[in-house]
Amino acid sequence: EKTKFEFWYGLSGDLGDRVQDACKKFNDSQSDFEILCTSQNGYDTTLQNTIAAYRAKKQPAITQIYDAGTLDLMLSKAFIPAKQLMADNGYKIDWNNYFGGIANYYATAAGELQSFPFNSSTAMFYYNVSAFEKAGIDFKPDTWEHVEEAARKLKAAGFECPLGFNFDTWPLLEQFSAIHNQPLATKANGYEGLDTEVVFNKTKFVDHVKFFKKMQDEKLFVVKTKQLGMDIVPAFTSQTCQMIQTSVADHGTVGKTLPEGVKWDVAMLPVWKGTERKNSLVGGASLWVMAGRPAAEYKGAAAFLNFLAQPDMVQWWSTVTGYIPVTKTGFDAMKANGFYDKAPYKGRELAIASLTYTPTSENTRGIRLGSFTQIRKEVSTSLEAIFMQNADVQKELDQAAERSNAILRRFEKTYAGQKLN
Ligand SMILES: O=P(O)(O)OC[C@H](O)CO
Repeated sequence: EKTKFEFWYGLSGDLGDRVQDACKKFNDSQSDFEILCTSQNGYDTTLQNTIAAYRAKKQPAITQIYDAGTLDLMLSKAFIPAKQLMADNGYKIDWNNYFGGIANYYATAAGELQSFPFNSSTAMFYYNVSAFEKAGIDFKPDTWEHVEEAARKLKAAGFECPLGFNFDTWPLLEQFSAIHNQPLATKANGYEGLDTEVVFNKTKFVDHVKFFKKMQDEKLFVVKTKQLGMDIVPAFTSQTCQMIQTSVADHGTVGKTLPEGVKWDVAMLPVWKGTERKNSLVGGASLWVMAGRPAAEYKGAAAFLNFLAQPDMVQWWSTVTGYIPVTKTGFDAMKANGFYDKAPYKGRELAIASLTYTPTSENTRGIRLGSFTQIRKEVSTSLEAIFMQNADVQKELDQAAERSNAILRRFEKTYAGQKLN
């Protein structure tokens, strides 16, 4: 009889289907285990459901937790560290095979990986090259000055939504801050202490939001959200909007969905002219093995995680999604195959170039804030007030910062005395 175990994941839509494919591949590859994979329809609900299930002793063996939930999981102690799981189950893993920048995000200060890197990403700037040509734009959207100029030309050429944006803080606030070398919070974005405070209301981010607001007032940048009927990725693939900032993870979906013959490309996120660009942040999610399951399930979990880390699986997963390969052997295999030489895959190498643009620093290592899901919500609520109700930018961001700091203080209290790493 096969040992069954559960895997909960947050991806949905096309990317969710690809997770199901990965599960099927594993189940077909062996006859000892059966992985049961269930989408929780969103990264934030996966985090919530996992924690609730753990309390009720109904947790899955493996769960997919996004970047923003990393510290919550780390401090919960509700998991089995990656290295321990593999050693306990007889697997020899070359931990150095994971890209350093990615692995560090999920490791303790001593470098011990807590979870398994799986779907790593960064944000990219997508643009419709055919529309650029029609509008007579002969430069790349590499700076925000160029993006503004491109937006004006697109508008003049009759395009209704030169740039579509939503209230996702990940590209707008988090990635923007990193590449512009701005802190999001004190104490190295939380890495150096739970007594961290957000500072996004005092950095270049404030002027950046003001710029977005001005562009929105001139109808050059247009809000596109699910609530309003269409989020930014469908807005781009339906050619409603000609520029968006979103995850490289959407690269596969965009390529499949845009009609044939439409030229498109990606660039690194733009910076303001004169900025010394820094590396962007690792996004996406990692796989955590939850504590408290029967030993037999851990054998299956280890087998599955080992299966995913094989170069051919890394290559397959990266190809069909857009996520960057998380291991050096996976990346080398793709390069050797000439994967990145072909359009539109050429653009995907830019994601790696963006992530490794400079060595990481306090402002670019990552974000290590507790309850970061709620903090993101506070910021998006303030962005919604700014862009939908014309609220004052500085005032809204100040209030969002105040509410975020209250969340951080509660988190600090919950984990008082616990070492961060
Ligand atoms: O869309 P993804 O999977 O690349 O994730 C983006 C962010 O990191 C989510 O927090």
